[in-house]
Formats: sequence, C-alpha cells, structure tokens
Amino acid sequence: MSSAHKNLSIFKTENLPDISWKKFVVIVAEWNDDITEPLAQGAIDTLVKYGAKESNVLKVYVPGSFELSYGSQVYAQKADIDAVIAIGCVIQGETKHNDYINHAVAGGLTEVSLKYNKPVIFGVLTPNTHQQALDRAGGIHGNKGDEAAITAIKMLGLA
Ligand SMILES: Nc1c(NC[C@H](O)[C@H](O)[C@H](O)CO)[nH]c(=O)[nH]c1=O
Ligand SMILES: CC(=O)[C@@H](O)COP(=O)(O)O
Repeated sequence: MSSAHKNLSIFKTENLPDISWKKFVVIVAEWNDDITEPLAQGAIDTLVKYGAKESNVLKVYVPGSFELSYGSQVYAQKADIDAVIAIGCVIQGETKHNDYINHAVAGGLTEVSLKYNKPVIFGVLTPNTHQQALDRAGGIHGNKGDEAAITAIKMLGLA
C-alpha cells in the first residue's frame, strides 16, 4: 500500500510497551531541513505522547542522509541508548545520486540495527518531488516521523 492510500500518522496504539525509562536518539539529516525538521519534531512529539520523557530523547544532526548510518552507529553502540530513529529526505535529482544514497542508507541502518541488536528506524523519505516530501512531512499523507517513532516504540516491545 503506498503512502497515498495510508495516513502515516494513523496507527494502532494498543499494547504499547512502557517507554518511560527508555532513551532515544533522533538523528536528523540537515539536507532538505524544511522537510527533516517537521519529520524530526513529529518523531519527538510521538515519543513523548506515548510515554517517553523529553529529557530522554536526544536530537543530533548529520550533514546528509548518507551520514545517517554512521551517525546511527555512534549512538547505537552506546549501552544506555535503547533505540535510534534516523530522519532524512532524499529527493530525486537529475542523476542517479539519490538511488545510491537511498540504497546505502537502507542497508547501512539495517546493518547497525542487527550489529547492536536494537531498533534503528528508517525514517527517510525518498520522494520524486519536493511536493511528495511535503505531503509526507505533516501534509495530506501524515508525518513519516510519527510513523518512525511508533515503529521504534513497538520494536522495543518485541524483546
Ligand atoms: N541530495 C541529497 C543529499 N545529498 C548529500 C548526501 O546525503 C551526503 O551528505 C553527501 O553525498 C556527502 O556524503 N542528502 C540528503 O539527505 N538528501 C538529498 O536530497
Ligand atoms: C539526492 C541528491 O544528492 C540530489 O539532490 C542530487 O541532485 P542531482 O542528481 O541533480 O545532482
């Protein structure tokens, strides 16, 4: 189902785990910050809404989405971090650069999650156009950051 037929900010919230003492890191790519900032805020707001202490949600920046993998690793390896949410927006340009970034980030975040045995969430938009990004960063299709945060919470309930 594409995001066009699913609101990214509407999800089931039954049986969520207690996250009152969990520590989160939201890693934000600075590229396309008109998109990544609302995504990051959506993620932070959702974590707090469902029980995280605001003081337990750390927000850090990396230059671009390609750096999200290494940035996630820096924090995922810390024993006191329970989950990492990677936020980015890679908009298709004239070349295949976006493809290389997107594949690298998806694979890199997966590697970090498996290596450090904790949730590392792919909160990266990969739109064809800026408007598609706006639609998914608090627009008509909701906020991908909300979805990324609830995904982190649900994954912490897995263990
Ligand atoms: N074009 C976008 C980029 N490009 C920058 C890369 O992510 C990376 O920082 C650079 O290649 C140096 O390693 N990043 C985005 O997040 N979004 C884009 O649309
Ligand atoms: C995803 C990108 O890095 C992109 O903005 C670069 O644009 P282009 O492919 O036109 O160089």
